[in-house]
Amino acid sequence: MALPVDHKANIIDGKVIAQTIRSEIASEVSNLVEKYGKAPGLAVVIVGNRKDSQSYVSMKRKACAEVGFKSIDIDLPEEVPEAELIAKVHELNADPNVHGILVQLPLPKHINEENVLTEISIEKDVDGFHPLNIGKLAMKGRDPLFLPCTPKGCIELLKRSGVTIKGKRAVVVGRSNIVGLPVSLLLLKEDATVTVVHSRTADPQSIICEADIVIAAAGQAMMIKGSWIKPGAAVIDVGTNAVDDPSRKSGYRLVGDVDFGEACKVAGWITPVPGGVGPLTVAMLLKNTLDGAKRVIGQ
Ligand SMILES: Nc1nc2c(c(=O)[nH]1)N[C@@H](CN(C=O)c1ccc(C(=O)N[C@@H](CCC(=O)O)C(=O)O)cc1)CN2
Repeated sequence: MALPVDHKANIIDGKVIAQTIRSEIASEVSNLVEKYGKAPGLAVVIVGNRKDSQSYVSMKRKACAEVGFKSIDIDLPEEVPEAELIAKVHELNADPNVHGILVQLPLPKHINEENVLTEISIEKDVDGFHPLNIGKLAMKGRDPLFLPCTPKGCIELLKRSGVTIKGKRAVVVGRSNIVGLPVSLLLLKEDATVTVVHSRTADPQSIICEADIVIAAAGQAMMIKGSWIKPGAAVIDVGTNAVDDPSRKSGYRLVGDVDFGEACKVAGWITPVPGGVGPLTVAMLLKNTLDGAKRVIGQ
């Protein structure tokens, strides 16, 4: 497909889409409260003082307040033993005011993440990381109770931007448990033809350049060049990489896995970083919690 020389991709504004979703959730919450006198409750658990995790957790707690959820804040010290964290998860599993449990990742090195995530009740696994939920995602004809937030956000961005997924060629770059793997399974469920490219793939460019939909989740700043993108493709950039920028007060700025400036001249749709997928991660967490609460409240 030949593009006009002044072609510019449609920028998918994640902030605006997330805000629309948050308003939809807020209005459902106020209906729930009016009808049953009960609001959804989300337990937000953080271990240690990682700056990035603290900032994500504070976004999540603020978002809860904004839509009318009760957030149950659990802050544990870096050195908390794994058994103590698991005991806390069991306590939250048993609490009827808690409809969703989120344990912020990554956890400190001495804690085995899988041991903790497996202990979250699947009915409250609003992050969708429980092996049973992921297993159902991988099975044809089975639906997990919850989908992982970032992958679900990628699909939501495509759908709300009018991008057709069914029958399209999708290439996912990266195979992490949080994004690459689950988003490839979700795209399959949406009837795309899916290829996963990863660090051991020879010549990723030759595969990416055939994609109608690219989901970039490799964690490598600007690795995907404009010349790798098929004209008119939809590009969802999940990368959040800090690069040095002495012109900024912070000394850095965030960039995606895609060279945005170049890709804009070729793609049909593209998400910016920041302001693309990130805000959807939080919006999808709220949506999962609302769905979990609706299964329980009023029954
Ligand atoms: N338990 C979980 N842990 C982690 C998850 C997750 O889904 N569940 N995902 C990531 C981090 N994350 C949420 O936890 C997250 C990442 C980024 C954003 C976001 O809105 N980013 C902004 C930029 C923010 C900035 O300026 O620093 C954007 O892209 O516009 C929200 C949530 C790992 N851990």
